[in-house]
Amino acid sequence: MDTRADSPVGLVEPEAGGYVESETDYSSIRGKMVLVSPSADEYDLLRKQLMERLEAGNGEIIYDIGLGEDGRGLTEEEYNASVATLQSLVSAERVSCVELRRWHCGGGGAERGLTGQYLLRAERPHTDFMEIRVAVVGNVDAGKSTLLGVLTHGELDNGRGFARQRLFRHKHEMESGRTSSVGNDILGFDCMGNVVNKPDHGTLDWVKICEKSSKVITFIDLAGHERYLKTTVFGMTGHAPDFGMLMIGANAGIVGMTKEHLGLALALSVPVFVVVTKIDMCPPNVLQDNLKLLIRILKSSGCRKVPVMVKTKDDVIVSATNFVSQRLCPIFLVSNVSGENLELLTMFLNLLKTRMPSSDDQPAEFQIDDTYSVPGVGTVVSGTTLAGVIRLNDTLLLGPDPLGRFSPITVKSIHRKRMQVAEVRGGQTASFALKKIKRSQIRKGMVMVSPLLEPQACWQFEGEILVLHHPTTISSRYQAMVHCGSIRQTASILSMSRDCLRTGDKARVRFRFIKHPEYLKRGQRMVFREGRTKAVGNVLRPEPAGAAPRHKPQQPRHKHERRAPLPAAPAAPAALDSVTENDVTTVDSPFEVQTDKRGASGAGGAGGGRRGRKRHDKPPEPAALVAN
Ligand SMILES: Nc1nc2c(ncn2[C@@H]2O[C@H](COP(=O)(O)OP(=O)(O)OP(=O)(O)O)[C@@H](O)[C@H]2O)c(=O)[nH]1
Repeated sequence: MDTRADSPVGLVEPEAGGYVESETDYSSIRGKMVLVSPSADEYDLLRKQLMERLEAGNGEIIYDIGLGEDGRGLTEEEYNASVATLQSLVSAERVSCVELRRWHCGGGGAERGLTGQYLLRAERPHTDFMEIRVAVVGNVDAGKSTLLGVLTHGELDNGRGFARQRLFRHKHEMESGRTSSVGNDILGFDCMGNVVNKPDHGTLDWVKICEKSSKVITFIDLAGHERYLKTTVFGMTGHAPDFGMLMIGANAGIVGMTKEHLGLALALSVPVFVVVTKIDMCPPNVLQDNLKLLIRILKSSGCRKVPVMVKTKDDVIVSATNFVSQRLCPIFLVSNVSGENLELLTMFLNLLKTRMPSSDDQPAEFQIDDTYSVPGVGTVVSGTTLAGVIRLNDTLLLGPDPLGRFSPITVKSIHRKRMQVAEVRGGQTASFALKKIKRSQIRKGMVMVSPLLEPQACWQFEGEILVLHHPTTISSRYQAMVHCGSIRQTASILSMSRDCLRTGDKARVRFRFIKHPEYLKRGQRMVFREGRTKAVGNVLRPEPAGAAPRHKPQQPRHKHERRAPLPAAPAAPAALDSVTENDVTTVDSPFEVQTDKRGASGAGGAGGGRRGRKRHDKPPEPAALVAN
């Protein structure tokens, strides 16, 4: 029996916790044991409901069998009959059906009680696959590159950097053993959930992987060292990850950038799961102490997570099906050397689902996170399709250029994970070869959008921010880096709803970019940071180019010029002046704000935050998060 048939009439449940509207009335199969021996009408309804759920679930659902009318499960005979019906339903639809687990739910007496869960995955044409992006973060030496090497190449590590060698992209990375750039690695699963990565003499053929895959996990391997934090923040904002995988070395525990990375994922509302590596070499008492601290941090008021230790396949299924809720935080304990528990992590990855809603009917939007000049091809841009469908030979508007203009551009060819395709849709990353444009005319942070959107660039925008940490006080004219999608540009504060901001303060703030106008949208998440100063928030109101200054501000040539006052900023609108703290909608930040004694003592004063501080003189204090 399909327990999801309990969904309200006219609604279909694609996944735990969410319903989509349906025109069909499923009340006749609701709560009944129809899977055991359905009539012809019931069979048709079941098939229709299944297809609707699959469509709503992006081609994949977990199907429950056996809770029965009374929630007491099924006899073995009933259960087998139900599975046979399910298999007959899917076989006609090119959908694969894999048993995830079956168990006795108890309470049904000796002969009742069998229930089970099945993964149903629609087969896709070989040029199409579901795409999930996982940002891999964690302190240096946590084993990030090693784990990715082991997962994607299927060969264990030797504990001395063997597995990570294949992933390094630069000579200096090989020499230092440190990741410095944003790297991508892929792990493909076929429709039965088997890993399809088959390295050939140590190298992976991405096209072959994608052709064989129904689902491809793209790992965005981000640098662990503090020096590369800017790159890590860009990876988290610009590459639109569905999930964050926070890596922690079992013996080192929560050190260095761990809390910073966790806080970043939380600030950007990216659900996080934790992978503790090196359990093969960690004394049990050290592991226990580190886990205790981890759990305390996750449960703290700054995080408000529900940590779940994943030890069995059942734990994997429960955590994967409830993971979208963002509150759950599965924790895996693995070894890249012995391979312990890696099968649980792989199973979990196979069950992850994209968080981006399907948006085929919306105008196309693509954010550029990198540009290339490819010999024989020309200018190529890579990035993420945020909405709509982009097809070969489509003409989109590319911009904004330094003057805030958007120009028509034609898509010459499209690649997904190095595989040539004819179209890409919302939630998918891609590279486009573009006609008649030089690479120098394009920069990260630009977009390509449908002309229907009539895009406008803005020099200025209003946002609401929560200051997570600042050593003194922030006031007008303070400058820091705005990260928003793939935009990464210094902006200056024009005006605020309060005189000055300290750690923990929320405010409405008007910003102005210092170099060029950008394309922003209401509601986008943003991070505003400079050294140890961190603020998170949302874009409330982009101010389109009409509000731009008549003369484009010159980019300062020297650092001291950047700190000099900007040309007089336009006065804040009256409405903004009258906004009080209470008017500010809560910035839904999971951070626990750090209190800073210097700030509390009132040192610094207006705009004093940046002055007299070296940028990399001292590692920042670990964390915006403080354990309870
Ligand atoms: N014993 C043992 N060693 C491991 C394990 N995982 C990684 N290592 C070793 O730990 C060292 C650091 O691993 P990396 O993968 O380079 O760490 P990273 O987090 O990618 O570091 P950055 O790229 O600098 O951010 C390497 O020498 C690995 O061989 C593990 O599970 N067990």
